[in-house]
Amino acid sequence: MSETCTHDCSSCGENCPSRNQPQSFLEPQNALSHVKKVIGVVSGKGGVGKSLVTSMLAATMRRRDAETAILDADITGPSIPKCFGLKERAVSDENGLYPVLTKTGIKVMSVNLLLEEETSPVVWRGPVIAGAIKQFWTDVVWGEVDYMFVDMPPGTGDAPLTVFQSLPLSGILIVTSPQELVSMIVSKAVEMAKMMDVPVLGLVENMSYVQCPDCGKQIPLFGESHIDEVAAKYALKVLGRLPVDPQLATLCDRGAIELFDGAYLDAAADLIETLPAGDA
Ligand SMILES: Nc1ncnc2c1ncn2[C@@H]1O[C@H](COP(=O)(O)OP(=O)(O)OP(=O)(O)O)[C@@H](O)[C@H]1O
Repeated sequence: MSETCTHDCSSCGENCPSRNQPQSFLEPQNALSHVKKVIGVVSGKGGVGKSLVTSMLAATMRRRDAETAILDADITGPSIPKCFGLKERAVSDENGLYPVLTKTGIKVMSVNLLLEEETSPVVWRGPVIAGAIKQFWTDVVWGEVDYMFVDMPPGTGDAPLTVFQSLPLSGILIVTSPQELVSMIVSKAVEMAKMMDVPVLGLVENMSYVQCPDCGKQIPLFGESHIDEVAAKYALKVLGRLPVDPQLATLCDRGAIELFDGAYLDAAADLIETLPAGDA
């Protein structure tokens, strides 16, 4: 016998559809957007290079001629516009808010593209931050996008939860660095992704080593990496290792990250290409 949900869980029966079907919090995208794959880039804490990896991944997909976008969900610490040297403000019309294009044509939306002064702090409470993240998905006219990378807020709090619940993530990449408590950080991210039913695509280790400019030897600046053991423990792939490279920091500072040299993230890009397109 079918029953109508009264939304009073204390009185309704076992067969109530709300009890049988988990509630979806997915938000609809803008009517003028067609985003095929959404990849979250997460880290356990700030400063490990999550934004750098997000920017380099997007640049890698763009070099492969894909329509690429970055949704900067790190509302209180937005660094994406700076890495790409974006200075202009985003504009809007009756259809919604338009992303700003980088030099090679990556579409970017970030809170820093909306502030009058990019140095102004964003002092917002959790629900306002969550609202901004959702609006970057629902109100932005993304158009045709093959790959959208979401620079996730660090950790497992309210803001990353909003991304997991509201956006149709195809998978997440976990960025770590050797000086962190890698096992614990990966374990938390893996558990969170499992709870939210989102696949973990693999790990990227940033600041893995320094390469000697004379002999090419790789020196583990922060001690021996444990990324392979951790990856094996959670049956994950290591999809990239980035050196500490002053050139990368300089490119970020100059807003020219699209010019980076090297194929550090090709394995991650290859895997992302094989993901099925979502029904977003
Ligand atoms: N492999 C690297 N080599 C040189 N500089 C790096 C490297 N990785 C990151 N950096 C520099 O470290 C700083 C922090 O990086 P980034 O902003 O990507 O970190 P994050 O994890 O996104 O931090 P937050 O969450 O606080 O924004 C930046 O100035 C960046 O240029």
